[in-house]
Amino acid sequence: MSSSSTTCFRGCCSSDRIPLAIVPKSSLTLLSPIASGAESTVYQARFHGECLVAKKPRLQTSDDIDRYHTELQLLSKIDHPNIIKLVAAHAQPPDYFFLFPMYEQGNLSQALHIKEWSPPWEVIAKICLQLANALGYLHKLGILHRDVKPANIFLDSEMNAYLGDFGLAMLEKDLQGTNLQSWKSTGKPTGGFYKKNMVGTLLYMAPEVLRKQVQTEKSDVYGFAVTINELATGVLPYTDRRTEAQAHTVLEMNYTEQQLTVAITSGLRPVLADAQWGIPSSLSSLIERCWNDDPKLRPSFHDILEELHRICTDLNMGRIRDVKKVTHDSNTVSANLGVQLQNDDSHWPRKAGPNTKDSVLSWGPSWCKRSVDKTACTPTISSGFFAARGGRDTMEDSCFLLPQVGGATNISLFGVLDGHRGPEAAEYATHAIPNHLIARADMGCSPLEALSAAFTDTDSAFRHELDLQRQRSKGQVKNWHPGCTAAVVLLVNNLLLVANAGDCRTILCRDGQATALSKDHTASCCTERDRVTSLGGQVTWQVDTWRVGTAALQVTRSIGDDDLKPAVTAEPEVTELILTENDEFLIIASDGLWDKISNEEAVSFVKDTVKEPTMSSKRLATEAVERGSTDNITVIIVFLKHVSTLERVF
Ligand SMILES: Nc1ncnc2c1ncn2[C@@H]1O[C@H](COP(=O)(O)OP(=O)(O)OP(=O)(O)O)[C@@H](O)[C@H]1O
Ligand SMILES: [Mn+2]
Ligand SMILES: [Mn+2]
Repeated sequence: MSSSSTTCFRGCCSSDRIPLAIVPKSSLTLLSPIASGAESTVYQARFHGECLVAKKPRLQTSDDIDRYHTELQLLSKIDHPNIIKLVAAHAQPPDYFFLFPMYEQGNLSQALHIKEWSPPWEVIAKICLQLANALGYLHKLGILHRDVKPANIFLDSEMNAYLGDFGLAMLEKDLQGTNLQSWKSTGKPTGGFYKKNMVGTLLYMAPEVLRKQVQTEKSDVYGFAVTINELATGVLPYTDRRTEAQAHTVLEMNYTEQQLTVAITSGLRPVLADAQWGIPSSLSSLIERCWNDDPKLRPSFHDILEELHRICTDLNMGRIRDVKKVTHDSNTVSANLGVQLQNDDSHWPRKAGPNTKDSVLSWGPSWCKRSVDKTACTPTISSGFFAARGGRDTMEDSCFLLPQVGGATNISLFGVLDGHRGPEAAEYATHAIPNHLIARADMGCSPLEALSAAFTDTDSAFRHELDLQRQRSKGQVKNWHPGCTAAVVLLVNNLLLVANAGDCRTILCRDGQATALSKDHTASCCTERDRVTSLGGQVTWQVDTWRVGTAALQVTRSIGDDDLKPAVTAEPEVTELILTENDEFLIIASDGLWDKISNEEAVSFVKDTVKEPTMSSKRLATEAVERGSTDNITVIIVFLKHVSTLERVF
């Protein structure tokens, strides 16, 4: 290093390790910004040829400059393997910087919610230990971090954790000296909460902080608990809760701070990471103790570390079984709204359609080649669903989500099936449609041909299966003609195909607007009515609407319904389009949703909700239930671009 000073410009910060002024200034080059928030802009930077990160705080008042110097004093004192390392600083008006190493994997929040990183239990345990070590070290120095949250934890290429952002950190003794009354009125030092849109910090703030009582090291323990719980579940705090009215407003994100504050101070906590997420009960109980409402009852980091070591030893000795991580389901949280998740005890054979086991790897590449257009934008897909039994006694909807069909990364297939006269056709088609599609692709069909044929193949195979079952029952089963409607989306690179038979519906959010990609096939549609009658079907006005045959079916296309063939055809209508940059997400849903929510409303609900496909799906389904939908409801949402669950929350 060419030149360095060990004291800052004012003389209040000093270090024998770290240069506190950058001389000459030309040794530092700021490159592109990587983050910009209320408090600072963070740049990629070059310093003496090294790739670093420069944090340039926004300093507007002399208080801000004092804060910068406090942060610098603390950072130059800290030296710990799991705390962000200050490489150099510059504190001479008008330029104030911190220089840090670049942590390649960014922050933990991005890793969890943007990259959807789902670490195995050993990695979770490692990060817990690293953070507990870092915080234990700070507390020994008498430093409170006061902003422990995933966005302030940085990850290197090996997913080691580093605690960063000392923007709110203080010596505990200085904090105690603060006149309580003065910071009650100015809102400081609770920091972010009082700034606009700083809900993010609120989620990790201890109840005593929200009550504006004095903060202790136990407030960091609380933030640590919420953070590692989020790490273990992958779920952003409170967004998954639907039973609490407060959580509901989190999703709407309009006036949440006040209500969430009240809820947290009255005991609301995020959904605990437990066995369902593969977390040993000893760790779950540690998290619970760490977010106890009473700071005195929370363990110190000394105790936390002991406990974590015990848990890790138990794990290594095989005393805790490494439970397989399961994706979280929403059964428990939906119960109070009368929403029931679709259960999986199917009455119909799981294995349906041709055996495609050996063929999946051969077919993908040929399609990919066919429809790749190098200039076009390829979607980045994230998908989720929510299924609700609604007011019905049985669940006859079914769905499938195959973001990478048979391991082909550029091919995705999603389908919603709405059964009638029994769940059998929908259950059968869930497996049969993908299998027939793959089989057709293997035969050399184009995506469009294969998709369309998947419907008709499934229909013939299902009706054949029905015949066999009827024969086996030796005439005991009569009048058994189950059927289902189906909406299926196939994505091959940037080619989007939507096949529909019946009254499920698929819409696309393009340029921010709802665009219908399918037409409802019901007897109220006169072209459909004409088609049915021309094929010998009977359409009559019954009770309140047009219906087909003695079965009084409202839909005019379906899989199954063998008593109504060929008039009620399984042949889908297929919409084909090339995705553009302006395409944001798809909604595929059964009519239980569309009976209560218009296409435009659905799009705007998704826009206003946390951008997480399962959450967004739940939001829509729950809204339909609240509006009195009595039908089964299934919603699949497919985001076509990189989304962050954070973008609406923070
Ligand atoms: N050393 C680093 N390596 C990689 N990314 C970094 C580094 N420092 C900061 N970042 C990125 O910049 C973001 C903001 O940094 P930091 O939290 O220090 O700033 P801040 O303005 O105080 O943020 P906040 O709004 O959370 O208070 C981080 O969340 C991280 O994504
Ligand atoms: Mn930060
Ligand atoms: Mn900060």
